Amino acid sequence: MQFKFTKWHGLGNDFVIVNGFSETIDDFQAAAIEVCDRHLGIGADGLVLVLPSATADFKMRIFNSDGSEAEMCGNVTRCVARYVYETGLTANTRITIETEAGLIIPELVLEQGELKTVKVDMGEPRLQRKDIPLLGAAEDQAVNIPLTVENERFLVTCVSMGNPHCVIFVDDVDLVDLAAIGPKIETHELFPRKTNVEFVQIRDQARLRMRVWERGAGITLACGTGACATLAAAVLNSKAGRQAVIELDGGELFVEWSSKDNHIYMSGPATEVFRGEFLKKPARC
Ligand SMILES: N[C@@H](CCC[C@H](N)C(=O)O)C(=O)O
Repeated sequence: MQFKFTKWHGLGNDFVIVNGFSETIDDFQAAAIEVCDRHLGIGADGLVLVLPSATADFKMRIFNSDGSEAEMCGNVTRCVARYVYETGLTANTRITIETEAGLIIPELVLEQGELKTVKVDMGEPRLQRKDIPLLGAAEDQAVNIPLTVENERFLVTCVSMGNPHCVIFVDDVDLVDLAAIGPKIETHELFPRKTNVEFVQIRDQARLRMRVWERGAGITLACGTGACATLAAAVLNSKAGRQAVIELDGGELFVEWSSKDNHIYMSGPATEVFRGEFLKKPARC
């Protein structure tokens, strides 16, 4: 396995991006596990392939560090938008990207030629159990419902941003043992495709602090879809207005749930770290 790559991050949520127009990878899942290994590989939360699309400017496939494929990723979307623009794959600043979760539209916001932020139209949050997915009555929402994990009872709100999220409001996120409780909720029987898990503290109506346990990746420094799901959950629980800054371990995202088109918009940075070539020799060489 040998391919050129670029390493990017969105608020410390890091990814290896591979240009699928010029590079070939036979087994994406196996490659994700090897590439993301922080000792034996490049080290990342995920592997991303940028590919041609029949319906959009580009298609992107996202693999978590455990090799599982994710339908969507907010931080990757910002990074891929900047990547395709800066590598000359497109001259457009508004880019359409096909994902497993549907069409996502990032826009590079430039001021006098300089990138200020990347704003992404993340589409509508999906709230019905069948779309998250979550066991139970298919059409029902899951807002502030009880979830029991080994005798511990949580009140959770579940939202899909193309991928599943379980949001839990707490008084102090720093007191949560995320490494212990995260994997138990991720794999709870209520979630047939597992779930990402966000613990959220309300600072005020327009500022929320969030920590995340990601499905297939564990604790990460930031999660864009998680930040969007957090705002949706906070609005559904009357804990926030429709615009808020989401404070993550890696920095801040600005998220807005538009009442005009019901879409969620997320703005934040995208940072290139380095470029290289991944060389993987057979185990015994
Ligand atoms: N960090 C991402 C989400 C990546 C995928 C997630 N782990 C899943 O399996 O759904 C983001 O910024 O949204």
